[in-house]
Amino acid sequence: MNKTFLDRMQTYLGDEYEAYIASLEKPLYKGIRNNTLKDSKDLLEQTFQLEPSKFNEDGYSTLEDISGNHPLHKMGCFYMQEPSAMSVVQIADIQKRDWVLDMCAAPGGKSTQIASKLQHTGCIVSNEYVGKRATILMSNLERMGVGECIITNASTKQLAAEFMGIFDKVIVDAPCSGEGMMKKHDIASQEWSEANVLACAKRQKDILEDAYLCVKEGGVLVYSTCTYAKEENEHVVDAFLEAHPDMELLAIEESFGREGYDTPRVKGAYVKRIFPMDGGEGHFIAKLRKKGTQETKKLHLYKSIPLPKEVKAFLMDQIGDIDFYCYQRNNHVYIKKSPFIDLANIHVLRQGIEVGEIIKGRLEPHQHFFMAATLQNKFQHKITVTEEQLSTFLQGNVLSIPCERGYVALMYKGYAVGFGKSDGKQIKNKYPKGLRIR
Ligand SMILES: C[S@@+](CC[C@H](N)C(=O)[O-])C[C@H]1O[C@@H](n2cnc3c(N)ncnc32)[C@H](O)[C@@H]1O
Repeated sequence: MNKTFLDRMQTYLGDEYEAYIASLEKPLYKGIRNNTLKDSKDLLEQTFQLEPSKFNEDGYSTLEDISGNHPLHKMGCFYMQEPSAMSVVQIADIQKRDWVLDMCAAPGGKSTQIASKLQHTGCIVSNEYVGKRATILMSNLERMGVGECIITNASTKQLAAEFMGIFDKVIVDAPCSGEGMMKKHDIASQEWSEANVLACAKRQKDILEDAYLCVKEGGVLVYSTCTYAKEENEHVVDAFLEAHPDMELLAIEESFGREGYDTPRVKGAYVKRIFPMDGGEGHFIAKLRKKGTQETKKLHLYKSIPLPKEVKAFLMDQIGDIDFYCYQRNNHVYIKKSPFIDLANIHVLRQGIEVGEIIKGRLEPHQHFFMAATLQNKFQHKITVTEEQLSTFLQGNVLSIPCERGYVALMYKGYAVGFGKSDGKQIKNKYPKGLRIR
């Protein structure tokens, strides 16, 4: 195993070093988090062997190998998340109506958790810098039924220019050297290097500079990593506090985990560290508040367009509700209960619920519409399938079920999993190809 890495861990952990080494032989801690937007707590507890998580009130630890192909996962009833990773949003203490920026968001663990807390109020901007990962982020937010969300694929510099002084809460779950996620094999195979730790620390400091600008006066910045290196944790926060005396380090009032290490500007007792001996793979979290003033950029709203006639007819037929703000980009139509924000200068992947695409005067509905948590109780054309029919559907096959003609939501145990188009005798499968079980 990498000797330098292990020597550093020994210095950090002292008497507990042997316990850490023993943890490297054990499998990763596993957890799931209930999606409160879909209210599936009881169903999850009946279905899986779960222990309530100490890191988050909606989370559970489990020893089960739960598959991403499990129907409840496909329906967005839960998110699979390493237990200590659930602590970050818990510490951020998201309140309804908060405006929240999740700066480094893919694959979406924190964003879906933030959305769970906001309950369709306030605003969440969920950003991922790496394009391919941003697509995964969008897919996870869609599966979890999040609609009142802006998903961007931008650099942190672009975000700072667009959203100066806007947010109540900014979460920086920073790209890091990932020591908390390394098992014996990774440490042995030299994936770790001091040079990488320092390169990560430099990038983290740069990201925090941009994050700082996005926090409004009195707003909160939460910085987290899944690594143990002090250079990426306390030292990054120390340098940030030195550069920004108007930021105050807040004590974290949670009983899980343990305190961090003292530096000239960081009180170790104020930040949180989680080691495997504390029941999670490894996390560092610091919470800071902006005491000083902050210039605020004025956001402009899009003037809502009238619903295109195809969309209006579709919404009336499917949910009996046309009271939405509407936005159209190319032929794709999006709806929202709050106004759309004009973000012309950054790459927005999605804002609001994607209803579908208008093709030759017809609306081709989108999976997002049928997954959106706010619409689940409104579907007027739905069919409840058996476990066997669900399996057939998830594999992309036609369902031989007679029902009324037209688009129909496919429901299982009360939750939509997707949709199909019925000709009266059978339902043509509209489950997206990329999600199908092969
Ligand atoms: C620790 S992961 C985020 C995990 C996520 N918050 C979650 O809970 O699912 C860090 C993310 O930062 C992204 N990233 C990489 N380089 C970046 C940069 N220069 N600026 C911002 N984000 C970056 C990575 O692609 C990665 O998705």
